[in-house]
Amino acid sequence: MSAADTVTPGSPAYAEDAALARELADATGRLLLDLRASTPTGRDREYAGDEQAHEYLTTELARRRPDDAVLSEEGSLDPADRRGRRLWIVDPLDGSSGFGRGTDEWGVHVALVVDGQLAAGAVAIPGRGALVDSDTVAHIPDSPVGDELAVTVSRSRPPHELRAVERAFDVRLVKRSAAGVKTLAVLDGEADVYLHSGGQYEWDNAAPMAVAMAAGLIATRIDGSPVPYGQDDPYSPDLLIARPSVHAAVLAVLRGH
Ligand SMILES: Nc1ncnc2c1ncn2[C@@H]1O[C@H](COP(=O)(O)O)[C@@H](OP(=O)(O)O)[C@H]1O
Ligand SMILES: [Mg+2]
Repeated sequence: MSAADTVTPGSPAYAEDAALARELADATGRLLLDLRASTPTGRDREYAGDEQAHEYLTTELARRRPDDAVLSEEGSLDPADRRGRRLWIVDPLDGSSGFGRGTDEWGVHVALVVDGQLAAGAVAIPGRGALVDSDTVAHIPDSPVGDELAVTVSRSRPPHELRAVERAFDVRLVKRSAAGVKTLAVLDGEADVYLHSGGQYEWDNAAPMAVAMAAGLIATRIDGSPVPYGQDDPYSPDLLIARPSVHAAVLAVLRGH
C-alpha cells in the first residue's frame, strides 16, 4: 500500500498534525478576539484581522513544520511548490466581514494536505468558544435532525441549487456566514446538510471538510466527486457536506437538477 492510500482525516498517522492544527487555530483565534476587543467595528478591523492572523499562522507553521509548504488565503504560493509535498492550507480569518462588523460568525481554518488528500484539520469559531480537530472530533450519530431536512447555506450567497432541493424536500433553512460555522452546524445537530455553490477556494473548505470527514459526515462536491486539494488553481466552487443517511438523496436531486 502506498502512503497516499492511508491519507485520511482522523488517521492516527496524522494525529500530531491535527493537534498542531488545533493549537494554531486556537492561538490565532485568541489573537483575533483580542484584536476585536481593542478595535472599533469596520473595514480596518477586518483588514487588520486578515493580516495579523495570516502573519501569525504562517510564521508559526514555518517554525514548527519548516519542510512543509503553506497556502494561505492572504499569501501566494508558486504552483510548483504545492506538488509532492505536505501542504498546509489555511484560512486565517474566514468570514472576515462578520469579524469586522462584530458578529461571532467567523473562524480560523488550519488543514494539512498530503499527496492531494486531506490528512488533518482544525476549525476554531472563537466568538462561540468552539474548537474542533480531525483527531478528536466526536463521531456524529447518523440520524436526521428532525422531520424536515435542515439545510445550512451562506447568508449572503445561497446556492442556486437550493430551489431544486426545496422542491424535493420539506426544507428548514439555517442561514449562516463562514464555512466553519456552517460545518459546525451540521456537526452539532443543527443541520443535516451544508450546501454551497457559486465559488469558494481551497482555504475556505479544506479544514471544515477534514473535520467533517473525520466525524463521519460525507463530504463531496455537488456532483458527488471528491473535493480536490493542492491544485494549481485553488478555486473550489462547490460542496455538499451531509449526514450519511441523507447525502445520497440530496445528491440525486442535485444530479437531476
Ligand atoms: N461565490 C463565491 N465566490 C468566492 N468566494 C466565496 C463565494 N461564496 C462564498 N465564498 C467564500 O467562502 C467563505 C464563506 O462564505 P459564506 O459566509 O458566504 O458561506 C468566505 O470566505 P472569506 O470570508 O475568507 O472571504 C467567502 O468569501
Ligand atoms: Mg474564507
